[in-house]
Amino acid sequence: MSIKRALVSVSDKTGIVDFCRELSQMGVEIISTGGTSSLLSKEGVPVIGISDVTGFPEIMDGRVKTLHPAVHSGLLAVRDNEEHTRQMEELGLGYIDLVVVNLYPFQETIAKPDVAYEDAIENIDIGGPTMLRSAAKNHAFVSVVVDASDYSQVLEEVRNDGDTTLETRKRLAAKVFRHTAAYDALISDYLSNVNGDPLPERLTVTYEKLQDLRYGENPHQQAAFYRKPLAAQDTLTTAEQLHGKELSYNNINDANAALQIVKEFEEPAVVAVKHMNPCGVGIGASIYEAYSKAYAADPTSIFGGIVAANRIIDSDTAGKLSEIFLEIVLAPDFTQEALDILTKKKNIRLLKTGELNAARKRESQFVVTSIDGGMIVQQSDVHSIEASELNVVTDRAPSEEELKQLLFGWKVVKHVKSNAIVLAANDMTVGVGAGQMNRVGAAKIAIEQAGEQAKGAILASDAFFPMGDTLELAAKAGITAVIQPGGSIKDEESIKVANEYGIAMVFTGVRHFKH
Ligand SMILES: NC(=O)c1ncn([C@@H]2O[C@H](COP(=O)(O)O)[C@@H](O)[C@H]2O)c1NC=O
Repeated sequence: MSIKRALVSVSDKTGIVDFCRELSQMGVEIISTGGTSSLLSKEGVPVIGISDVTGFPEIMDGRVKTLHPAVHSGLLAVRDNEEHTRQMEELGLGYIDLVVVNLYPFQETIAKPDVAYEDAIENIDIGGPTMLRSAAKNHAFVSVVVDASDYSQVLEEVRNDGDTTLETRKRLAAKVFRHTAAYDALISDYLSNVNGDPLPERLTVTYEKLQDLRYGENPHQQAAFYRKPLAAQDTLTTAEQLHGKELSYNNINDANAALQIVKEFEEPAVVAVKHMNPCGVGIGASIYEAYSKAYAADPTSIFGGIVAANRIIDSDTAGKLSEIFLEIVLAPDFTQEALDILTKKKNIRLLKTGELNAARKRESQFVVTSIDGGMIVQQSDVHSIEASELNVVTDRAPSEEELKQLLFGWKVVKHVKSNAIVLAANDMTVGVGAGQMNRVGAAKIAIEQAGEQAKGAILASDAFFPMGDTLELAAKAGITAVIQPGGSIKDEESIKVANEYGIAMVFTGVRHFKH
């Protein structure tokens, strides 16, 4: 077989003129629709209008142009089926051997901040996917191209053999069904959200591959990195790597965790993460001060860690960052001097996120956790609390300084694996107890890590105290103020201990479990 007739109808016209010109020079007849056909004619590529094939005008603003038996029989006819060929002849229909179609830009349309519903609907392509599907189904005979990056391979094969190979057609067909499935997933997601039904009876999600990863959490696990089609601009999926080796699976997980925490803060803040938990968080008047605190919080654990900052890294901060081994530094940007300092280190990875939007933290999105045989979906935990929403439950109310530290600790503990306890003082964490099976165990770890710094520190707990023992331990370590959700049947036990020791305790009424 050889390709004799092609149908070309593309919204994204990148590369289409050169592709069609070469096909035409090889003797392929080009049929095309409105805008595509105008462009090809203008560029001097011989083209037959679709209406000449269908005998029907393009109508309804292009809603109906290729949706015609003359097109679909030409695409779907099984070439070695006598009945099909007889019908083609009887009805005077012609075969179409190659389809080149890319669809109305639905994704680009709904990505616009104030997209009108009507505009979104108008950008749902109907004729395009229909041709793609017909051609892809009949890949035994028909070639189908949905992606401009495949033009060169198709040209090469046609140049060599007059047709693509079956292997290529199979690959192109599979790509088409992935493409149309993703296209429809995006439409259904958009409409479900517009209808206020973000968790419908059938969830169709689509992701595009950013890169293959060398391996997963461990070297024997295969892995890849995917992005949502409409990912926000200040996420790891949109960050630009300025220096260093390729990111690993664990790097991506940790860097994502660091980014989520640092986005909690409006003021200059730095977060150091190890194995998904913050080991040091600091805020300050400058990013240098914030990093100095995040470092001092736990100089042992930060080694080999992931550091995220919410301000541009300057040369002073870069100098201090370069004193130890760090896997990754993420920041909105780096000054040239900072880059000169940090890029001297071969093993550090530098990621530029662009401006971090602290306000975005309030926009909840759905997050997915895989379980064996399925997945669970929930809104992301974007809750944040104001001082006025806190309920003072002890005789003593927190001082202004304690209140500041309590709110700081609460922002951090939200991101620590449960059971989580965070101790904070002077705008930095001084102890983090993460992922323990009992709350008092988490408190013990945090207090032990803080050492002398526990005296005068505040304590934040991601969930209520089931009994008074944690408060007892905190009081003995010199903690002066506590923030926790409240709601235990034994709250009174904790309040009593707090009052005995003059501790100020506030309830948030909100829990921040994280698993
Ligand atoms: N309705 C139809 O019959 C139809 N046939 C092709 N299209 C789309 O029209 C676009 C190309 O249009 P033009 O060649 O006029 O620029 C392509 O994205 C193609 O997928 C159609 N439009 C949408 O449904």
